[in-house]
Amino acid sequence: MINSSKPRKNSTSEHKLSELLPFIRMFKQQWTLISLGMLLSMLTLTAGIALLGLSGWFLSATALAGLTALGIKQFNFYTPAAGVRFLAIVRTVGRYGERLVTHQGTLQILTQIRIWLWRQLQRLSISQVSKLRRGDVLNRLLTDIDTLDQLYLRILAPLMSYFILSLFFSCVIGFWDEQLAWIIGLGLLFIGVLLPFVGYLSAQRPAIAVIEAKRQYRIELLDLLTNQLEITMYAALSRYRSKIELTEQRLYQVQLWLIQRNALLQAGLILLHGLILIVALYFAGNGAIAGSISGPVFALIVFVMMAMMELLIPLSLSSQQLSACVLAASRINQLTEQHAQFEYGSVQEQAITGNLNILDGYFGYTDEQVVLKKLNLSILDKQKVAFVGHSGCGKSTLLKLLTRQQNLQSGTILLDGKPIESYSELALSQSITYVEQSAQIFSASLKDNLLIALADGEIVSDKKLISTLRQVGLEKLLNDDGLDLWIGDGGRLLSGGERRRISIARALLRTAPIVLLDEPTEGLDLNTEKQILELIFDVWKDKTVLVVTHKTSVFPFINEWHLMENGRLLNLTVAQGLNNC
Ligand SMILES: Nc1ncnc2c1ncn2[C@@H]1O[C@H](COP(=O)(O)OP(=O)(O)OP(=O)(O)O)[C@@H](O)[C@H]1O
Repeated sequence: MINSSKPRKNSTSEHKLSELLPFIRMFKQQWTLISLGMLLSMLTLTAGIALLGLSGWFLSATALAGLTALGIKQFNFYTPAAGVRFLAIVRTVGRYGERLVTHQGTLQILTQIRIWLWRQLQRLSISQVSKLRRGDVLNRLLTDIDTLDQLYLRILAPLMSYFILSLFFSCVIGFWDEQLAWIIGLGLLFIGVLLPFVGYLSAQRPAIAVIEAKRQYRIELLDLLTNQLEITMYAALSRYRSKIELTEQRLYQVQLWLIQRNALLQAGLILLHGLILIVALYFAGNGAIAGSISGPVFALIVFVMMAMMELLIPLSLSSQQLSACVLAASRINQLTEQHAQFEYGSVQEQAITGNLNILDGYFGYTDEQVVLKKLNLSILDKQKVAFVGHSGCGKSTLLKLLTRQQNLQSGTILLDGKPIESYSELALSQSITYVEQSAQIFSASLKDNLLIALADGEIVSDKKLISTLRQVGLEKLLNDDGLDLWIGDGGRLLSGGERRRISIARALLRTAPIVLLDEPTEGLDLNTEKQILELIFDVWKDKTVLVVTHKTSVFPFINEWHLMENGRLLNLTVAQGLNNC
């Protein structure tokens, strides 16, 4: 019955390499920068390896030439020396260019992933998003996406460079000795295949533990910062601090675990590489004895083999990053694979009248917790309707259904005679104004906090904004910086009553034919409450107004009372309505 789409479980066993595919596909859009980066990276590495190889050859050749007087005269020192200088310059310039290009490409990919994830989040309903913890969304948008930058920079690019360069250098060696080229080529291929695999498996648990510990740390820290007042009031600061310290220790331990695994992997790698080097030395030595390889070429091959380590060390680190990337990708995929709980319709025009009907409405947050059962309601245009009932009976839920923050599980809601599902998101928002129980204040100027209520492209003069603020009794906020006053985080703090009046001022700026008010005068003193009620019911005399309330002060303005009880609505007389407030 309940249609919430559950995210898949976050178990380690479910994290597969295939999680990375959607992100690898995104690289296509930056293929120019990525290909250029790869080319530059290979050029730099080739220059580095060739530099060492040529230096080895040069030193040996010079030493051999020095053995005879004729040799020293005939030996050409200039070309190899110029080659060494040239390769050193290529290596430096190439590294600079590669960093510039690959980082530019990676940053663009990350931006692309963030925009894509943001769009995916927008598809989800408010209730789906509100199930995610704030710290968790932040983690996915920041840390997880940042982790994915390793995928190209530290995994795919070095791995591809390694295979291409191994092939290239094996071919170069094959020029002198085919058998040796096969041995070296196969040895390097073996390491190239084995290393990412072993690295991935060996680091899987610690890398995932590091990400989880970081995630936990961020969530706990954010909880501490945002709920500091309550935590201090209840003298729970030391408890919270020790909890965070424990998480910190855990983070330290798992980071150590990961580093130890990496050290082991690198030791194994150096050992394996050394073994291949010894085998290569043996065969190259045989070649030198047989005369197929000259002494300097022997030195060149040994130096090239040693320089291949330059490719392997970053690869060992990156192979361990693979698990972190897979986990980050799977956490992002968990979000993006969630089906939107519902779609909006195609009706683009806002409702003209404020007629509302609910037929046999049924809704529960879970199968066990049914809030509305067979609810029927018919409200005519321009009526002023109050909903009363004990706390938790479902009054706010009814307003959430009318604004499609939730969807009925069965039954129909008609707005202006059309099913509410048929309206587009914009048309629905232009048809209904909703003042929720807790007013949200953005970290922005007073003006921006009011303008949020307007549709895109709608314009309201500053004069109108100022007069609206005056109407709700907030003129004193205009004293210092006028409409530019910064409110919310880092700005002027507002009292509960002021926040509520800001949300009413926003609602007054709107033209929608229906207004939903959830406890609109909560936190206001009797005088202000009276003034606000007189104001809003005067301004909205031609609109349909639905008020959820516990207050008798709304009595003079209401012409229909409904009591919510056991998931149903009962029509009340005025006297009964007052008794139930
Ligand atoms: N997002 C949610 N998920 C699960 N249960 C919820 C959710 N929102 C509300 N509830 C539960 O649904 C029931 C109805 O809540 P609702 O907020 O509609 O009550 P209310 O009548 O407006 O209460 P009050 O007068 O205290 O504001 C409550 O038991 C509440 O705990």
